Amino acid sequence: MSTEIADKNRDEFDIEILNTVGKPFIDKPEDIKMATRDCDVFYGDKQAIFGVDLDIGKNEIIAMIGPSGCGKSTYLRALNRMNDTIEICRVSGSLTLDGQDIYSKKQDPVLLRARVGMVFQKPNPFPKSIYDNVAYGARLHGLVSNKADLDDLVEASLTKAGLFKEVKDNLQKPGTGLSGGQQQRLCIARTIAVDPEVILMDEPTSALDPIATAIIEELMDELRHNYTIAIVTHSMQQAARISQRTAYFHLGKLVEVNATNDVFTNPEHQLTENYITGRFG
Ligand SMILES: Nc1ncnc2c1ncn2[C@@H]1O[C@H](COP(=O)(O)OP(=O)(O)OP(=O)(O)O)[C@@H](O)[C@H]1O
Repeated sequence: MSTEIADKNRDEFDIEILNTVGKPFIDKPEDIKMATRDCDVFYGDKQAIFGVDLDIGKNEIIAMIGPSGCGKSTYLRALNRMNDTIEICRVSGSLTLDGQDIYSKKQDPVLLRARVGMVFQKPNPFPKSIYDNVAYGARLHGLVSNKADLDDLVEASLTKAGLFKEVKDNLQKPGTGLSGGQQQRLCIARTIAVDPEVILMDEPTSALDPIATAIIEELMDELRHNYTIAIVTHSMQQAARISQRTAYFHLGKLVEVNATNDVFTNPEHQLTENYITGRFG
């Protein structure tokens, strides 16, 4: 980013008073899966997310884009309390799943993460067999009572993740022996196996080659019919290909939320336009 453009943006937009433009809210309450209101996230004294108001719809893929460090991952992790694992991190505001407060004292974070699963940037299979990777969550949560049901669940999850055909004869081999793209699909199968309602994806294809990326993108399009997906991506092309809505973040603020096509062809906020036209970020 040139200093000239940085200064221009600073003059034009007082980030302190920036209000979200576009359509962060969903009209029909019954179409809302998750919602945040006035969501702030702090790391110690440093505020990383400022007052984010956003609805995430059922069966939609919403993409979160923005320059490095703008808080996309921090916001995503707030949605399944992954930030709880960071000691200095504090989340405030209202964050709900099906209208229920996910930060309520009554909410068990482990059970929440089964309902709101997460796929990370780097595929992270456990050092276990392919079978045991997928079976892990089901065993942990006692989802099946016998081996035959577990076998069925493992097969169904691998099938939904588009991996079963490739691994069906090697289920006892280590998950870590698969290719990067296969490992990421294994992680998706592991997430699906506990029957989540929402899948959070934090740059799930950034470590993959274009072919593996295309396979995961196709898979996401299929998964959308059964799950709600929120994805952080650095690739604007990817956001444009796979998502129905796009949220643009800048310096911890949610600047714009609109239908993906509108964000990329007719952005409402100048900051969004600057980003998508490559003027900064
Ligand atoms: N564990 C942490 N401890 C302290 N500060 C953190 C931590 N994680 C993130 N931050 C800070 O919070 C801000 C937002 O970071 P975050 O990783 O959410 O941004 P991002 O938009 O996802 O960035 P990137 O695109 O580079 O992954 C940054 O200033 C970052 O330095």
